[in-house]
Amino acid sequence: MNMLENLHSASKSSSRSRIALTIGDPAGIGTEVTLKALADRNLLQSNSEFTIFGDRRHIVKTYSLLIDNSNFSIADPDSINIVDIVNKDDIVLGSGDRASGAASFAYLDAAISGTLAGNFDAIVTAPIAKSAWKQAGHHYAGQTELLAERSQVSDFGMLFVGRSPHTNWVLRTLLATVHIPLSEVSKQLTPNLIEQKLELLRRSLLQDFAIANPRIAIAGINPHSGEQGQLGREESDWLQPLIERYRQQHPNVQITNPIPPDTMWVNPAKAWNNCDRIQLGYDAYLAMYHDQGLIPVKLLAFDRAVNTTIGLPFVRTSPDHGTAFDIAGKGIADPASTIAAIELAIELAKIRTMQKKP
Ligand SMILES: NC(=O)C1=CN([C@@H]2O[C@H](COP(=O)(O)OP(=O)(O)OC[C@H]3O[C@@H](n4cnc5c(N)ncnc54)[C@H](O)[C@@H]3O)[C@@H](O)[C@H]2O)C=CC1
Ligand SMILES: NCC(=O)COP(=O)(O)O
Repeated sequence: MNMLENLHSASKSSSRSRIALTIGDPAGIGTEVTLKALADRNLLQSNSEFTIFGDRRHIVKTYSLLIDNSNFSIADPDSINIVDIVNKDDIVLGSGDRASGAASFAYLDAAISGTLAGNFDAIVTAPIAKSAWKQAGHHYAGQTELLAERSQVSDFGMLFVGRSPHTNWVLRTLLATVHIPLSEVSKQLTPNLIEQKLELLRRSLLQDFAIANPRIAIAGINPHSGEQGQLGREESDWLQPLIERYRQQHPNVQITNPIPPDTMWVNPAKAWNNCDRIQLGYDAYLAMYHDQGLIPVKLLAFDRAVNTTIGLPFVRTSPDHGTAFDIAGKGIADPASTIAAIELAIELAKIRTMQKKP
């Protein structure tokens, strides 16, 4: 066993992880999936300490609403630590607004303060609505940017991680650009940005996932990766030269040329679905923009992918879905992605704890 494998096997040891969970937008399904996840047998046996950040009255009300109205087990709020952050205004279930935006911002802000103070090893965030934050006067692209600002880091990234239930293969997708209009994407995709994301990804693969010699697939920007300049020049002007420089600097990393973005996902789909095709999958995929990466992730793994922020001084994970206002309060929200987010947070937190030990 090498040093990294040792670390990962040690991460399965019995040290207790302290996990902060925010309920996200209280008008959405965040409270529901959190209470359902905390009734999951494997999580209950994980020797972790869970603390929910949210409005206690709202959490108890959601529990009462769901207890007779859901096929899933629900954790009783009386049995969970809750940091009670009282909502200032009434919440209307099913539509994010100024009140729900102010509330979800306050929960996350408090969880970050507690984590930066050393009280928690990881934060698992339920989804928020960016539009509701905006209505409440908080101009962040999303939770990721608030987490980064409060942690005083400028290099951070949004990585989606999902383990296939068919083959056990793990799909990891980093987004180079995230919550910006499509018309801004080509302006923000610069050599500096891609170098920064590749470095973040390399470090995360090594430190968080024990992959010392990773294979990374990188998507092109234009259709057919530019078709030799005929459909766009970014690939030939700077992306391909950047990749060649990167190979010289990091001989231990195998990185592809820019793969035409439509076909990039054919092999990961085979690795996801077929045990005989796992070797076709790469350790990670760098997608150039939100939907280039998240359409395939959600097609393959909507019920189990996890959004994790890399580059923070602590672990942060989140389910891959949003607030699902359309089904709030109906008892039908699937907690699988939240369970996966909590499991990944525990695993990553244990690895960090082991790394800090002398
Ligand atoms: N991590 C986060 O904080 C995220 C937040 N969002 C926010 O969520 C809001 C709504 O976004 P949408 O694009 O509508 O995506 P969404 O994921 O909330 O909903 C898309 C569809 O999937 C269904 N769905 C989502 N989660 C489900 C679950 N756990 N179980 C069963 N069905 C589920 C919904 O009912 C809806 O039909 C937006 O304001 C967006 O900003 C979106 C994605 C991630
Ligand atoms: N589409 C992913 C997403 O919206 C995650 O946003 P956040 O975690 O930054 O709030």
